[in-house]
Amino acid sequence: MPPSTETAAPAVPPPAQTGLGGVAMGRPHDGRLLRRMTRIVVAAWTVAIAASLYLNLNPIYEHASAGGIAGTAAASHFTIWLFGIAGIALAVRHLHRQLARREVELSELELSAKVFDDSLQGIAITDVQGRILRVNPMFTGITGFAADEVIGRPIAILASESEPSEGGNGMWRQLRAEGGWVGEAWLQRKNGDVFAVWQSASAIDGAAGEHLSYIFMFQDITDRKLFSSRLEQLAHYDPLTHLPNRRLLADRVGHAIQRAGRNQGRHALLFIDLDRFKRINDTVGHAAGDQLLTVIAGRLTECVRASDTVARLGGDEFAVLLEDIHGPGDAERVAEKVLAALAAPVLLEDREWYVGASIGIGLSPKDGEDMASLLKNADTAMYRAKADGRHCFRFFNEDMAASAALQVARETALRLAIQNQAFSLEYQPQVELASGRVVGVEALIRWRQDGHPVAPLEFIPLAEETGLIVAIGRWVLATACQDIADLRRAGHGDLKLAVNISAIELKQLDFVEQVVLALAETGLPAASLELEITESTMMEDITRVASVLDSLSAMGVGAAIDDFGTGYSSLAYLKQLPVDHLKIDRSFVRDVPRDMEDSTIVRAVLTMSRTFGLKVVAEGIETEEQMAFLRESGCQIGQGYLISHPLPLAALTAWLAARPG
Ligand SMILES: Nc1nc2c(ncn2[C@@H]2O[C@H](COP(=O)(O)O[C@H]3[C@@H](O)[C@H](n4cnc5c(=O)[nH]c(N)nc54)O[C@@H]3COP(=O)(O)O)[C@@H](O)[C@H]2O)c(=O)[nH]1
Repeated sequence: MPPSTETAAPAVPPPAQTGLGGVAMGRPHDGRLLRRMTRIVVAAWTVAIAASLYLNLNPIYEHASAGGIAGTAAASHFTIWLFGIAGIALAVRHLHRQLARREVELSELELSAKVFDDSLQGIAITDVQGRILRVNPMFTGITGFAADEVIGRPIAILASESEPSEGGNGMWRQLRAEGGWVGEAWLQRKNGDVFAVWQSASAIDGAAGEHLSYIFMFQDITDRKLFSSRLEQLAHYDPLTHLPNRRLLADRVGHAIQRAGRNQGRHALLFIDLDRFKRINDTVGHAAGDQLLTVIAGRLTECVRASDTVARLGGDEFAVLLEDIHGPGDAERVAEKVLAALAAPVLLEDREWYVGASIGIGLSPKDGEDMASLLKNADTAMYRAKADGRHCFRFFNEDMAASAALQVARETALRLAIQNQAFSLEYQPQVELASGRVVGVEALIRWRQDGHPVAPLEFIPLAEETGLIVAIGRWVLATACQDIADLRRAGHGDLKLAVNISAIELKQLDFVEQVVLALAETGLPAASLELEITESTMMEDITRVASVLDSLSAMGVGAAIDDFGTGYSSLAYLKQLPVDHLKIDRSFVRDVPRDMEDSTIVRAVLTMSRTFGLKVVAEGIETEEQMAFLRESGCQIGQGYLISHPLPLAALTAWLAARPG
């Protein structure tokens, strides 16, 4: 819209010639045309009568008549009359054509006026100084200004004070130089509301090409603009934290790398994964989890410069793009700042929660020259940070890439192993220390990859990470229940079975159902099955674990706390769970009775367990000394290489058969 500094100028004729607005409608030319036709008819007859009189009075006529040429004179007389009438006919025809042309012109004027009045666009006609001459009804509809409130005032009264327009003085320059301008502008309504328009301005030219006036036509596009900005927001920003999303981050990384190529610049991408977020989410619920993510987003933003990008990749994963850094030291400083910011507690539901984060750092161009490779490498480094104890940061290096590649190959092999049923089970006997009687066996999975055994401690964590543990666990449970049910039927009627269960398996909604199914299909009595759950799994979500174990306990299925002593949890806390056995971790058994401290711990655990009515299983017994110490200290059950290594089913059958009693 025009600036309000336009000065007065000579009056310009109103644009009636354009046929736009304000043109007096009706038939202004009809009377004039009739008068003109009458004048022509009167003139033609006057000429004819005058000619006739002239011929009758003329001496040539008389001479011709006397000379016998009266017939010729009469013919001339007739010819003159004929011409008079023909002249009149021609005049009438000409006037008729004129009338028809006028008719067409008038229809066009009417049409233009109708278009002006009914247009869905606001239209204002101004003089060359920008003073409003006419406006249409839609102008009033959009701006709120009635015609008499704006006529004679500069069109700049519509210009928005708060929103800069694309046009302004530039629009006037172009309009005057080229006779037209099209673009977006922000205008202001009479009530002060600012709105966006798509506007065209064009000049109306006089005969010599000079500008007589200008027409401004505009359309309110505020809703469309709001809609597209909402779409833009949805496409590029995370709806919860309002941080840029993965897509926008990719754009920014792309641009940064492009610029870096030209300027030899360096950038860093920090991949941030919150530690323990899931536990908080599961404990206090998703609404509180969302609140926590919003707090974290705010803290991350405070750790970086305005020119850097903090993005949420999804879930509890964030990324920070640091542009134009001087070297790895800059990234290190930001990572330390982030760790410090995230170490502070977050207050949720009147309780303080600690999250922490694991950070992987990728440097561009060294670790990737596009978003995909830079993010992948930062992600790999983040996993190393997690593996190294969490709440720390690691820079990506090529060794990590090699071990990540190995991990991928392992994962593929693990999937194939499930498909090809390449796992087997071994059973390690558990005996009553006082009597030496075999009370049960623990099922332990085995996997040979290309003929080489892979230790469970190597592939079980990978199976847990990838979720493959669910399928593997189902196979273990079904196979072990079948094997032990068969052994019981073959004469070892008292034999019990212990099966290791991962946290991921316990979280499956149909876990209880799967246990019931395995028992039903194999005929193993519920009371013969015991699930070994590690102390850390129990602590991870004690409410959920309690609910699952309660359901199973109601059917008679037992539970044991595995690796006890490694999770620093209180036995009193764990006793809230329906647990029957406690397995002292073999790291405590290894050095008894020589190590005083371990011996004291083992004795204390045994005393406490008695108080809570729990039976204790000591694992990893390798020597007679250890066995004697445990027996004397009151440990009821033992398991270890001294008694037997884990055995395949056939070997176990033979071992059981060879055992006295
Ligand atoms: N979710 C599942 N986890 C499983 C399953 N099978 C095994 N596992 C987990 O892997 C851990 C390691 O198992 P493994 O390598 O088989 O080791 C077991 C025994 O071989 C070993 N053991 C037994 N006696 C001794 C001993 O005297 N000395 C010694 N150095 N090691 C010994 O201990 C492991 C059994 O430990 P635990 O389960 O704590 O009783 C294993 O710990 C499971 O967590 C599976 O099917 N599902």
